[in-house]
Amino acid sequence: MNSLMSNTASSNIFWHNCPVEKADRQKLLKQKGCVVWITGLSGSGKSTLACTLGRELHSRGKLSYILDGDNLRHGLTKDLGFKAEDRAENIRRVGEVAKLFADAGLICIASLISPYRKDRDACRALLPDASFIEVFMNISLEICEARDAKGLYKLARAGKIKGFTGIDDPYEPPVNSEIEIKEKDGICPTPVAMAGEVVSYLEEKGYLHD
Ligand SMILES: Nc1ncnc2c1ncn2[C@@H]1O[C@H](COP(=O)(O)OS(=O)(=O)O)[C@@H](OP(=O)(O)O)[C@H]1O
Ligand SMILES: Nc1ncnc2c1ncn2[C@@H]1O[C@H](COP(=O)(O)OP(=O)(O)O)[C@@H](O)[C@H]1O
Repeated sequence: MNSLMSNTASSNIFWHNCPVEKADRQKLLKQKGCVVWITGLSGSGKSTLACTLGRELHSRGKLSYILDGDNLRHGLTKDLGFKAEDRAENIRRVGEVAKLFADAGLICIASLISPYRKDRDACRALLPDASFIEVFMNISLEICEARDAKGLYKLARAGKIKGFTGIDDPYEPPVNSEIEIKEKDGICPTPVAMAGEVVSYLEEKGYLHD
């Protein structure tokens, strides 16, 4: 049955149901669709965790897909900059795409700074049950800045990039993340250890089985 949709900018649009549903796809893939949302400062290790986790899941025969903020800004979100409303629209769009991947039955790994709590919580609200798993990269600005893999902190400190997260733009840490990756005495867990923590969580919550 098709139903009339409301609450969008367009009117007279209908939702079409299809006979193959999420549960059928999950059975086929022998896993449960979910979103692993990795948030943290630039240089905190989001992409490193996303890639290591993706590889680990692949080696276990689990289908995942990475949505990386930096990469998506070359296409899906290339019209957006870094002011608060652009970041909000960036997170909204990626949240909607992540929701589709989860509905397809995949383990969708989203890796974006996503500095605003409200924007991340709006993505959480898009997902059913507890299938939005927030991973907070709680790595100090000092470590991120010392890494400065892309030289962006240096440019931000020199005033050549304005509104850089952590320097002259805010980052609101999660208050209730499902997973927190923390440094200990200035030492970060290895990429494999970080990915292991997420895999254990997914295993424990039943996402790696149908
Ligand atoms: N002003 C400013 N602030 C923060 N980051 C900046 C900025 N300008 C460019 N970059 C580069 O953009 C990457 C972050 O993109 P995101 O889409 O993840 O950002 S956000 O979630 O919309 O805040 C970020 O990548 P990561 O280092 O992987 O986080 C930077 O390479
Ligand atoms: N757990 C880690 N231990 C040591 N170095 C790391 C770790 N995670 C990331 N790095 C290094 O830090 C830099 C930034 O990592 P990256 O994954 O690109 O961060 P982000 O995506 O958050 O900007 C890279 O040079 C990466 O090799």
